[in-house]
Amino acid sequence: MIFNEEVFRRRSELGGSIEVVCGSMFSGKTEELIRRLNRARIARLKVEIFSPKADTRFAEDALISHNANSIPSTPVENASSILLLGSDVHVIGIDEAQFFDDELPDVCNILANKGIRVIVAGLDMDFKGRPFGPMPTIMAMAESVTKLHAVCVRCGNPALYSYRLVPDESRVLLGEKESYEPRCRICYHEIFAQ
Ligand SMILES: Nc1ncnc2c1ncn2[C@@H]1O[C@H](COP(=O)(O)OP(=O)(O)O)[C@@H](O)[C@H]1O
Ligand SMILES: Cc1cn([C@H]2C[C@H](O)[C@@H](COP(=O)(O)O)O2)c(=O)[nH]c1=O
Ligand SMILES: [Zn+2]
Repeated sequence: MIFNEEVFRRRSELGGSIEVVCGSMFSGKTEELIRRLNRARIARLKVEIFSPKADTRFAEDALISHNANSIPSTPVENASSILLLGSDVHVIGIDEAQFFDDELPDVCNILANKGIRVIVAGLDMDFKGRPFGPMPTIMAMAESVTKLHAVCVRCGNPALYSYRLVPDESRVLLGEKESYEPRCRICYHEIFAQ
């Protein structure tokens, strides 16, 4: 087969994929997303990064990890905006995906089917341990799912839950260490607590 430009174009059209990076708060999702996107940039690929406008904890125009690593990002109102803004790139990163609407899985699929590598980072579970927003659907559709763990602040074991420290029952409550701590299964359920 002659490996000409047309073949190359068709191969990249068919080469899209969905990767998910999930886990509890402080598990390193944003750092891992930044690492993958930086490598894509080093490979001279065109990269765009999106986050939900609702998440305004840090800067509006950057993803910033708990460890102060950062990368510029575009805040968007809803998932379909990603389709409009991200069609002409090789790699798309999406952070805090749990806050997006139910269109996000379809948006990821459309982009991946166009040949784009889509990397989605987000909380797999809310503070009650329930699957969070569009995350479980995207995980089911993805080529690869990486589940990260924080360190349980109570015992040092791998933590999969984000334990909420404040008495607020609403699902969405932005915050950090003042409001949440990562805990393992035993410490989350306080199984050995008196
Ligand atoms: N209990 C903890 N377990 C693991 N990392 C922690 C913990 N507390 C603070 N950190 C810091 O959080 C960083 C991960 O931050 P980040 O990538 O923003 O996580 P996430 O996006 O999953 O919330 C770690 O590299 C570490 O410096
Ligand atoms: C568990 C849980 C978390 N949140 C919020 C708290 C933070 O603002 C983000 C998660 O950020 P991170 O990058 O993963 O550390 O989500 C929430 O609103 N509801 C929850 O149940
Ligand atoms: Zn523990």
